[in-house]
Amino acid sequence: MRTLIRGGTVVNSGGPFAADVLVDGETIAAVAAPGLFTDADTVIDATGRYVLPGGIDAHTHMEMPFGGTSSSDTFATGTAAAAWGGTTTIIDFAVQAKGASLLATLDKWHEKAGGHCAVDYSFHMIVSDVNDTSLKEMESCVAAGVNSFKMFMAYPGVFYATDGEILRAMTKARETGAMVMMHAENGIAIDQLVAQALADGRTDPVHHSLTRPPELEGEATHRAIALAAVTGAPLYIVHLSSRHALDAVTAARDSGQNVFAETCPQYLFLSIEDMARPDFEGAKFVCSPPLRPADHQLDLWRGLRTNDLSVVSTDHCPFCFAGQKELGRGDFSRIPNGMPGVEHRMDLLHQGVVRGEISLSRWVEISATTPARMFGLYPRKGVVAPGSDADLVVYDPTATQVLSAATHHMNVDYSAYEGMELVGRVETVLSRGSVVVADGAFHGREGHGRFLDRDLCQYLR
Ligand SMILES: NC(=O)NCCC(=O)O
Ligand SMILES: [Zn+2]
Ligand SMILES: [Zn+2]
Repeated sequence: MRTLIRGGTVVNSGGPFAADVLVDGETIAAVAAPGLFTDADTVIDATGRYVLPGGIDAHTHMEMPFGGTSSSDTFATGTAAAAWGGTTTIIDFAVQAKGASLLATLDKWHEKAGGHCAVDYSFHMIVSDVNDTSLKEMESCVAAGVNSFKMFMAYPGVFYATDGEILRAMTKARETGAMVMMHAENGIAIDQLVAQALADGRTDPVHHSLTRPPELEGEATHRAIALAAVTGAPLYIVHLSSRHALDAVTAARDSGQNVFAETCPQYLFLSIEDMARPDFEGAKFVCSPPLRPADHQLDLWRGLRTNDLSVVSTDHCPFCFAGQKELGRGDFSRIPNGMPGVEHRMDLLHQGVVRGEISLSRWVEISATTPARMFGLYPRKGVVAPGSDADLVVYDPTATQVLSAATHHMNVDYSAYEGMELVGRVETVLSRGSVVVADGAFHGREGHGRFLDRDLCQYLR
């Protein structure tokens, strides 16, 4: 089965160029001068459109147990929503419970996701119990293609790891070539601020942000970087939200340390003002790290331009307003942490192109190419090139759309971007050569997505 995508502008991280793309089966057979190929079973007209490598969202949480409930997208619904938004690979997190083995955890996540995903997927591992067994098991995880381990400096009593535990895990990561991903917030200090706020009767959602000040993200980021320097381990800071944390990452990178960071669309487009919305609506925006005053956004866009922020992932972790976010009425600390977003990452970042914050090629780089390289998927993913998987997005840069819960495909009863008008729209999506979205309809299949056994980070070779 040969598909020809004709007449478009291919956008890779190296820049845009006019080319036709020939797909044969699951892979890209050729990227050639316009008009060179005429023979194919199907032709997709991409005139006036971009042809992009499928997006890679390196940070999602489908059906994740958290805060006494579970995130509302399953692997089936969440990966279908990802496809709608031009994301053809997700990397989700297997979550080690205290006392559980890493390998049993990995098996459990394979059971949850296997046969259900509409697009390709892989896993990182959350290490919440550092002990001799789990440290040894990190080696087996790496051998099984799961070579990135998330740790938490936040959430004491749940996922939190002490500096000593982090040091031990980083040492193992350095030995195995694995990457430590860090949730960098000072959870011990935050818990005190939360207790004080609740004791004072400050219970509204906005206090979630006020009790997690950016200084405590900056401090934890700096500490994580120091631990990584001492152990020689590479470090990837997840969901970076503030200039305080960005300054620490920038200084480390300027000194030559292998420190990388991602931010998320919510930190680029939303702010603490949203958390202060009346009638408990602010609960919709509760995530950690929290939304910041809007002036941090300019620094984050700058970080994306300078490559101090290398990746944009969503941290998609949806909880319905009804019945889930509402668990925290009268006590913001009980609001499940997380926001929906897997469907809108490519479109939201395209607004950065429209506004002149980032270039067209940088858009592709931060949303597909760098995540592929960072997490050992390149050049299978993240580039429009012969031999790569035919994960392709035909993107109309001039169409407009309005985001809304009434029209999105994520399994959650609100949109964090309700009413936001966007320029640009995903038109057609191919996952390994199969059309999964076209003509405003979903043509994908639960179970089409395959598990991706990943190489080590390709920035460290
Ligand atoms: N970010 C968030 O609030 N929820 C998901 C879990 C995490 O990434 O820390
Ligand atoms: Zn986190
Ligand atoms: Zn997360």
